[in-house]
Amino acid sequence: MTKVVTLGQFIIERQSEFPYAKGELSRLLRDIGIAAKIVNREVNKAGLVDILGEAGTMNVQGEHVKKLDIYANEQFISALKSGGECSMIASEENEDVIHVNSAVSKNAKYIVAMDPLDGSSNIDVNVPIGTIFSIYRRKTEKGMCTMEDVLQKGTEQVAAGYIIYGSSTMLVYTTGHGVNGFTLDPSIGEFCFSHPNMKFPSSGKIYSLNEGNYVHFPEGVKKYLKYCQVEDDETSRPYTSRYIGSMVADIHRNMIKGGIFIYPTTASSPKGKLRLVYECNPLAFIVEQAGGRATNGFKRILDVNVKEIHQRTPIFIGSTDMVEKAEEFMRQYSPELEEVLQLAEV
Ligand SMILES: O=P(O)(O)OC[C@H]1O[C@](O)(COP(=O)(O)O)[C@@H](O)[C@@H]1O
Ligand SMILES: [Mg+2]
Ligand SMILES: [Mg+2]
Repeated sequence: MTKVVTLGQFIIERQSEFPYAKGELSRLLRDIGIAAKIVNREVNKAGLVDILGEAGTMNVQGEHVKKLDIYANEQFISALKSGGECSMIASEENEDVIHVNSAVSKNAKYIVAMDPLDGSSNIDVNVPIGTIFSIYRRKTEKGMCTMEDVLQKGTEQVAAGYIIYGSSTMLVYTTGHGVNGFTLDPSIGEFCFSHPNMKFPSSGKIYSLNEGNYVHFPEGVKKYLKYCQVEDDETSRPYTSRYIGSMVADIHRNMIKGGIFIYPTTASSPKGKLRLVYECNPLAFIVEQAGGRATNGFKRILDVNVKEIHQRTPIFIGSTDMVEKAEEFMRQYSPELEEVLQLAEV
């Protein structure tokens, strides 16, 4: 009989990997796991409870917020506040950072940035959605955190992960020592170790991007797309197009099968659509830890300067060979964009 290892047990077993191992990061990951289970419970019965549809408000991104966006945001914030290991939270759904000033938390060592519900356009249609989180160690010693604590480069992350609410619910995370996946066993209510040491295949046959934006893509992306669609047995092209429209789900699939996910700049999103701090940096950390690659078409995502919490960036992420190929096309056909992106960081 295979030994069941729960997320909690695994975290404790691996605690010595953390540079400052005193249990704080373990407890923080535990708190995130608890909130994920609560959100999963509502997602699984979404049609039966009043959690589908729009909440009637707009968020700082100018998007119509879904009821489940708000529910997930509240659950993660309350778990992080009551857990005592987090002193500041940045969330997609909150314009400003949240200072956790409770007696137990105000000197807590960790900052959490999160996308409480990823793939909001898929909530009402029963298509996989997710949660993304990124963890930093605070730079300021004590007392109230400052923006300096949350505006750290992706290279400074001490941990990152995502939860995917799909046919099964999984939590996948890294602390900079490889990537491991856990599947929720509803019968015991535990995330159980199921995907050890996940590796991103260095090449693949899947490309994922919203081709509906084709006319607004940079020339480099248009050319790369044509490259993917040309017949060539030697490189097993044409590749297959797969696009779920939930970043977590598209990247999770590609991590298992090999592939590339691209969300470039477009006319409506000249700096890209996806957010650096709580979408691109955590997924880039995970993908790099699994042996993949993540850039903005020119530069490593994790090296991009962070100026504000809702900063956007284009992203090319996945199998190393495919991302490098796409970068070749960007340098050849859209070189002007490199400077535009560099200026956006200044
Ligand atoms: O509908 P589009 O423009 O293809 O965008 C889809 C992308 O937007 C997102 O839904 C943005 O994330 P949120 O749902 O958290 O706002 C990504 O998950 C997804 O990859
Ligand atoms: Mg998102
Ligand atoms: Mg979201």
